[in-house]
Amino acid sequence: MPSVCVKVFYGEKLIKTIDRPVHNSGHISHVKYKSKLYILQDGTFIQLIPQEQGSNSPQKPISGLPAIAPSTGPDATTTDWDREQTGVIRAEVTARLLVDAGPGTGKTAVACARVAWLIDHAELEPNSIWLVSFTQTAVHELRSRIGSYLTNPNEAAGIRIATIDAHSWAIQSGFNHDVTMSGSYEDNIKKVIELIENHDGVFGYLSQVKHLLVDEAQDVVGARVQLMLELINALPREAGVTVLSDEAQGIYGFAEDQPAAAAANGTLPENIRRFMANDFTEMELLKIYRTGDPTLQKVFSSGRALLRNKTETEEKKLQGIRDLIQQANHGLLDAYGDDLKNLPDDLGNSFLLFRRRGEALQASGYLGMRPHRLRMSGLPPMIHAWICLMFWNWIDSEITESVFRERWLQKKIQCNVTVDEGWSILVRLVGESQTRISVRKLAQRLANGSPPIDLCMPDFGFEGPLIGTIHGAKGREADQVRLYMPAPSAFGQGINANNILAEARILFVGASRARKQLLVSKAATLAHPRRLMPSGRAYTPFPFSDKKSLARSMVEIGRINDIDAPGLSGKSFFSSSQDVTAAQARIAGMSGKITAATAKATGSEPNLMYGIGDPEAHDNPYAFLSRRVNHDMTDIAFKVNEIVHLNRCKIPNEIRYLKSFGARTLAVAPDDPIREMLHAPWRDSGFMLAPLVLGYGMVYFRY
Ligand SMILES: Nc1ncnc2c1ncn2[C@@H]1O[C@H](COP(=O)(O)OP(=O)(O)OP(=O)(O)O)[C@@H](O)[C@H]1O
Repeated sequence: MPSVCVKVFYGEKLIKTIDRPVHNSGHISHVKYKSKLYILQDGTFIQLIPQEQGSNSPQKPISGLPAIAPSTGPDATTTDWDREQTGVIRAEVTARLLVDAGPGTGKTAVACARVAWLIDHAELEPNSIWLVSFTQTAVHELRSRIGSYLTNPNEAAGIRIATIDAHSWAIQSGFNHDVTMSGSYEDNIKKVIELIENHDGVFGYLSQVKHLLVDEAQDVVGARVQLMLELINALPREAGVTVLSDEAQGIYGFAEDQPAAAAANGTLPENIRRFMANDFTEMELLKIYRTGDPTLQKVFSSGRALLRNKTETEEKKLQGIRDLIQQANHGLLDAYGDDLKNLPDDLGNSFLLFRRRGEALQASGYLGMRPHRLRMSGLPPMIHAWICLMFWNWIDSEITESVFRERWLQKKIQCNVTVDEGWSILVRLVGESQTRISVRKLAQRLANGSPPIDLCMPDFGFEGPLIGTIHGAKGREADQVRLYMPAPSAFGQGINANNILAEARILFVGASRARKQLLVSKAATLAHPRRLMPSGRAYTPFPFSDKKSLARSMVEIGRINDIDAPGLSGKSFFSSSQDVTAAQARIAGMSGKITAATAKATGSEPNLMYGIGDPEAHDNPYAFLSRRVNHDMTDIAFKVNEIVHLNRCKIPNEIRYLKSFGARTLAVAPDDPIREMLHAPWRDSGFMLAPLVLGYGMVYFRY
C-alpha cells in the first residue's frame, strides 16, 4: 500500500506531520488517523474539525468538561522535559515502567504528558487509557492537566481516570447487575477480583485497555494491591503499564488515622518488584522542579535520603525530618491560635496543613466566616447543586436533550458548567443515546459512595487558603505552606506512636508541598482528638473547667452521613411537602457562600432531633442532623463523664458554631427503601439539596 506524508490540521493549526498508508475507495483517497478514516484533501492534508463545527464531526467533544485551564506547566511535546522525564513520556507504547522518584520531580506531570503522548503520537484512543489515581480530587486535576498537554484538549474527556474504588465500581456495575456496593470495601474489592478472574465479559472489557497508569502507587496497599496485580495480569500482553511512586511519601490510608497495618503485605511497587520484576523496567526522575529554593530543595532531597536509609532507626528519622523542616523554615509563625486569628489577607495560594482532621476543623472554626476552603477525608461527596435543581421534581426515568435544555432555561441554572457541558457529561455517564439519558441511572450512580468526579466540587468552599490535613494535600503543591506540626509530646498520645516512620513520612509529605515558602508552627497542644468507633468522628474532651461543673467536648459535625435524605425531606422531620419546599429554597439560597449555622435540639430523647438553622433567627430548621449524630453524642457524653465524673451524660441542647459552605446534591438510589420515608416529589425523584455543614465547636452535656 503506498504511503504519503500527511499534514494534520486542527482548525487553522498544523498539529503534526505523519506518514500514513493511503486507502483508496473509488477515486477517493483516505488515510487512517486515530482509528478513523479521513479524506485526504488536496492529496496531502487532513482536517480535524474543531469543536464548534458540525455536531457529527469526529472531533466533537464527547464530554463537556468544565473549562480546561490553558497550559501553564511545560507542554507535553516540547523539549522542556529532561532526559529522564522524556524517557518515561516517550517510552514504547507497550513498555511496563516502574518509576520511583522524589517529591516535585514531575511524576504527576510526566504521567499526564505520557497520556497525552500516547494519544497524540502513539494514537491510542483516549478511552483505551486507564489512569488510576488515589483521590477523587486528584482525578479532577489530572484530567485538566492532561487536557492542557493535548493537541485537542477535548480528548481528555474520554480517558478513564478514576480512583481504584471507582474503577472497581464500574467493573462491578457493568457485569454484576444486582451490585450494591453495600459490603465493606474489602468485600467489594474481592468481588471485583472474582469477576476479573472468572467472568469472560470482564476479560473482554479489559482487553480493550491499551495502557494503564497508576499515580501515587506507594499508597496502594492491602486489598487494593491484589486488585491492581490482578488487573495488570488480565491486561493483554501488548498493553503498556506505567506505575509512578515515591517510597518516601508512603502514607498509605485515605484517612489520616488509617492503621499502618493495612500495609503489612507491602505497597504496590513492592509487590510488582516481588511478583512481576521481569516484566517491569525501573526508572528514576532526578531533578526537582517544584521549587528553586535551596533550603526547600534540601528538605526534599535530604529528607528522602533519610527516609529511605535502611540503617537509621525510626526515631532518628522522625527527629531528622523535624530538624530539616525547622532549618528550612522561612519564618516561624505565631502560636497556632494567634497565627490563625491574624492571618494575612493574600493567602489565596496557600495550604494550611495539619496532621489531624480535628485540628484542621478547629482551624476552620478560628477563621469564622472568612473565605477559605477545606479538604480532608470523611467529608461527603460534593455533587454539584445543578443536578438537584434540574431533577428534584422530575419523576420519569429518562429525559430527552430538548426537554433538558428547556428546563435548564426555565430553572435559570447558574453554575460553572454550560448547558452543553452539563448534557454531554450526563450522556457520557448515563446516556441511553446521544439525545436521551437515564435519570434513574443517574440517581443510582450518584447515590453510591464514589460519584463521578466530573459532577463533584473539589473542595468545601470556593476561595481563599486551603485548610486541610496533610493527607488531603498529597500530590498537590502551593506557593506557601503553613505547616502546623504536632508537638513531639503528641506522639505518645494517639498519633501513630507505634509507627514513627509513618509520622516522619507524613511530615515530609506536608513540607514538600511548598513551592516557595515553608512556614512552621505548632498545632494546638491541648487538643487530643480521638476516633470514635465505628464512625470515625473526631472529638476533643475538655477535662478541665474553671467552675468544675462543665462536662464538655469539641465534636466534629459534617461527616458523610451526618445529614441524610430523611433530614432533608423526610416525613418524620417535615410535616408537609410545602415545608420541604421552603427548606430546600433556603438551602438553594445559601449556594456559593459561607453562612453561620446552629443545630438546636427539639423533642426529648430518644426522639430528640437536631434542626439546623440560622443562629440568630427563630424560624424553622432547613435540615436535620441524622440519628448517627445523636448516637455518637451519647457515646461521647459517656466518655467525657468517665473523665469528669459529673453525671452529665445527656446530649447537648445545642450544637453551635457550625458553618455552611454552600449546597450540594444528595441522591437516593431508586430501590433504596429510604425513599418511602420521604415526601413527594423527592420520594420519586431521589434528588434533594443538602447544606455543606461543618463544625468543630464546643458542646455541653446535660444531666
Ligand atoms: N520539565 C519540567 N519543567 C518545568 N516544570 C516542571 C517540569 N517537570 C515538572 N514540572 C513542574 O514541577 C512541579 C512538580 O511536579 P509534579 O507535581 O508532577 O511532581 P511529583 O513528582 O508528582 O510531586 P509529588 O510526588 O510531591 O506529588 C509541577 O508544578 C510541574 O508542572
